[in-house]
Amino acid sequence: MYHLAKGIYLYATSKPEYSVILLGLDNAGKTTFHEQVKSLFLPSNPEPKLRTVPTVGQNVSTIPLQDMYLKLWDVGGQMTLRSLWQSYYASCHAIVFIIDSTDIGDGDVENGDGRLDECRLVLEDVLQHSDTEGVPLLILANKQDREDCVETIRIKEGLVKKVMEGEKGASIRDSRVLSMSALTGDGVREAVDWIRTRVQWNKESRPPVMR
Ligand SMILES: Nc1nc2c(ncn2[C@@H]2O[C@H](COP(=O)(O)OP(=O)(O)OP(=O)(O)O)[C@@H](O)[C@H]2O)c(=O)[nH]1
Ligand SMILES: [Mg+2]
Repeated sequence: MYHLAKGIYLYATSKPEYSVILLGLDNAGKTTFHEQVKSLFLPSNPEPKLRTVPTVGQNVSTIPLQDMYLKLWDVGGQMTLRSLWQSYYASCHAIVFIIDSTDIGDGDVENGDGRLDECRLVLEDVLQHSDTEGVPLLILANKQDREDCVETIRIKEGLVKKVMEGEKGASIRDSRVLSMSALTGDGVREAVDWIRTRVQWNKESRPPVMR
């Protein structure tokens, strides 16, 4: 009887937890985005710490939403740290790939200025890994508050579409490109909304952990 009651209690009080990994080149804005999500969704609404330092290791937080927990993994994007990313792939439910829209030339892979080629290669590498197959992918065109940014539509057409439709973007997955300014917070709520719905849609393939 005790076990039954405990089971019912746990069922009634637990929520699914989905893991989300934040990827992208160093300086893209992953930690700034993470800070804004915490500020918006943690019950204590902490002030976002917008003076970030390059991440070495990881920042982790559990964000309580109405019907789920999102566990965010904010990892370092420096070249030497990227080999660590793959250890998160098998257990993540969504990937957020953040792009610095001011550091990718004109946004078209045909031209490959700035860090665009580096960004393309890194994104292709993520998509090609067998452990990321079918995982929903949200691409955030960040730093849209800056005058020198490339427009989101250009990033979508010139980079993302070409990667997804190229031979290295092969597997079928849910994906979306959204505009953001992690610094001002514009687009952060929309990003979380997208993740929330997509991890639920994909839960047969990648079931959540109950907490
Ligand atoms: N103007 C502007 N600056 C931003 C924005 N997002 C981040 N930054 C700035 O970009 C720099 C890098 O931001 P981080 O969030 O630390 O970048 P990161 O992706 O976590 O970098 P790593 O930890 O090294 O991988 C900081 O100076 C941020 O203030 C944005 O939306 N607009
Ligand atoms: Mg960081």
